[in-house]
Amino acid sequence: MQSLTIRRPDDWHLHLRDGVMLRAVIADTSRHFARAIVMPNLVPPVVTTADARDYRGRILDALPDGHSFEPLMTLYLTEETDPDDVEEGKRSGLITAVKLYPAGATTNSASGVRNLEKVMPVLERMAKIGLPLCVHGEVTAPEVDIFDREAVFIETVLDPLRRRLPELKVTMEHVTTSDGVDYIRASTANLAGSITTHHLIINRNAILVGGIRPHYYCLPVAKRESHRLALRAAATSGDPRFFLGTDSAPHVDPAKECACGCAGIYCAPNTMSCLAHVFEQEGALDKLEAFVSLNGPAWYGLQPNETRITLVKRETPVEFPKKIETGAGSVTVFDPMFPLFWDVE
Ligand SMILES: NC(=O)N[C@@H](CC(=O)O)C(=O)O
Ligand SMILES: [Zn+2]
Ligand SMILES: [Zn+2]
Repeated sequence: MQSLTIRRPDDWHLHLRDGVMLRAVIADTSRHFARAIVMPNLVPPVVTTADARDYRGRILDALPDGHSFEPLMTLYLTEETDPDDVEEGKRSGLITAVKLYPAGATTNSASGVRNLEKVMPVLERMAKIGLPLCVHGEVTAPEVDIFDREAVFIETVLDPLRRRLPELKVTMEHVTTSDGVDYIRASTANLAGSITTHHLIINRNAILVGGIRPHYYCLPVAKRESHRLALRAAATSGDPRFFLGTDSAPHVDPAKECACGCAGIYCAPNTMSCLAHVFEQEGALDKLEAFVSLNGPAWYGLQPNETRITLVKRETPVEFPKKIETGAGSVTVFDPMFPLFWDVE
């Protein structure tokens, strides 16, 4: 039997939600992952250091007995964010990054940034104190095609911002295009990117061919095949600027299976199995540890985990539940559309 032992992975982009949903989903991450950057797009969002401290407490309360897991907290950047509060969050060790959502770009982004000029004092402070900015890199202008939103964001928002403030560390989250991969590869400093599990597996056909499939709809939306291949090449290259951010984003089924379904794919339960499959297909199992366990901590200035996990390749497919039950309703688990043989021991 084939097996692979690697340092315990971390998830550098995760939605844990709150309340009954938090309690239902957290174990699917803490079972395999030691740490995760927790997204602040709750309703209302996690805006201040005090909000993040409270939310961290609720996450730790929800953790099953025997699981050790460290939530790395983020602040939701708004046009009212106070640079002093951000600095205090970083100094106290509570805050790992600040998250920029362009207003209207994705789920719960209504309180996001409309005018970047208004948040420049916060960004300047972050550059000074070495606190990374995580960005949902899509423009929202209605005239921009949804499949071009990432490329246009790079050209019209991200690149000008990085030229203006080159000392700011920026994580381009959930990169979905070859434009994003190329932009990161061309950078010389202070830029890295996370890649989700599902964007390595699906292209936009998964959402639209043979019927509309809401469980493959997320933002940024999956792109054409050439982009998926570029993401695979980046993830499996060992390049330290690319690491895993699952963007596991649970929504109850009725909120996705309707006339205006929410964006988000719940991939936490089978992420490690999916990734081992992808890396094996690419002949790059030896690069899996860099992608899931080494590159992320190096970028965020943390030590890699000391403990390890072992992946084993079974003779027969590993079964994952199709849905999980939560106190708020069922949540469909990401279906990679191929059998999974890799399992975490
Ligand atoms: N990725 C998604 O499609 N949805 C995320 C928000 C996000 O990460 O953009 C969510 O919170 O549901
Ligand atoms: Zn996002
Ligand atoms: Zn997300």
